[in-house]
Amino acid sequence: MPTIIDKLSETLAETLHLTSHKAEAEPKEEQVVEEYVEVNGTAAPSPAFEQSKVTVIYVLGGPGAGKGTQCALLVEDFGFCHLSAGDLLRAEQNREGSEFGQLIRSCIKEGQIVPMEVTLKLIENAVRAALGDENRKGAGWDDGKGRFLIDGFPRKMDQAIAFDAEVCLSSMVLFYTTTEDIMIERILERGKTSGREDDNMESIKKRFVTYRETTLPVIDYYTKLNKVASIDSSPVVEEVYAKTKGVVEKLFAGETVQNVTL
Ligand SMILES: Nc1ncnc2c1ncn2[C@@H]1O[C@H](COP(=O)(O)OP(=O)(O)OP(=O)(O)O)[C@@H](O)[C@H]1O
Ligand SMILES: O=c1ccn([C@@H]2O[C@H](COP(=O)(O)O)[C@@H](O)[C@H]2O)c(=O)[nH]1
Repeated sequence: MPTIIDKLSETLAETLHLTSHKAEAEPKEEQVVEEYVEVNGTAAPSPAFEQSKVTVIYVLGGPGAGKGTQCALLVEDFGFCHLSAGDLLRAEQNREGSEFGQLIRSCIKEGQIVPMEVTLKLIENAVRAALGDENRKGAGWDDGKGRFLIDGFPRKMDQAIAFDAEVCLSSMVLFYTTTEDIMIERILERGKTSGREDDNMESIKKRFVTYRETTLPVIDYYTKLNKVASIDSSPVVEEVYAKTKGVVEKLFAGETVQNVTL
């Protein structure tokens, strides 16, 4: 019997023009499979994209920590496709006819997490579109391969487990850390021109609560999986980027990913 989530996913598939296309099964990390079974009570499916072809790096950190800024630099050096979950949600919010527009707007303003089915499908669609884009060429994009920075996601455990199991097993997490005072200062400065409805003190406070209560457990989870590079993002952009670049170079050089604090 189909669950509510199945029905919602079906609706989403139509709404977001998603066609189901699952890749051949490939070995997945045992922990991911175990977590999936525990949460869903069903066997983990095959992910839509194989980790051997598609490199996924999650980019996490508090609001305004500097994730997007570092992603833009990584795109230039490594040819990543940068997918910001927040940007995808804002685009969906503004898409004419979207049935999720109101829900997304209110979640963003309140600093809440949009139900994961919505975000997961938006990201999966964007990954599929990038992989099918013939104009994307260069290192890491031949022969059905691709490399992605998923910025600001997963922010909640259900997203982490579902994305790793159903979409693509992530390779590592870039985790940017700094103080709340610095994050507030950066967001308020950005808010002068960003036009974002959540770049104000009231929303910031709510975003911090969600970050502490809901997103930090995701970092703990990936730390247990030994996949997290924690980088202090307090210094100037160039200094933060030098560390970031070093970590990503190691990943592409085939070095085993391990927790590291820089
Ligand atoms: N290392 C840095 N030093 C000073 N300012 C920075 C630094 N990194 C980013 N900024 C500035 O801080 C603001 C927030 O940065 P950015 O948008 O990259 O953060 P973010 O983590 O992606 O934020 P959010 O999660 O809210 O989308 C931007 O205006 C950016 O220019
Ligand atoms: O996976 C996600 C990512 C983001 N959101 C919502 O969007 C805002 C803004 O995100 P930024 O990364 O800061 O652009 C965030 O506060 C959430 O409300 C989400 O629901 N799920």
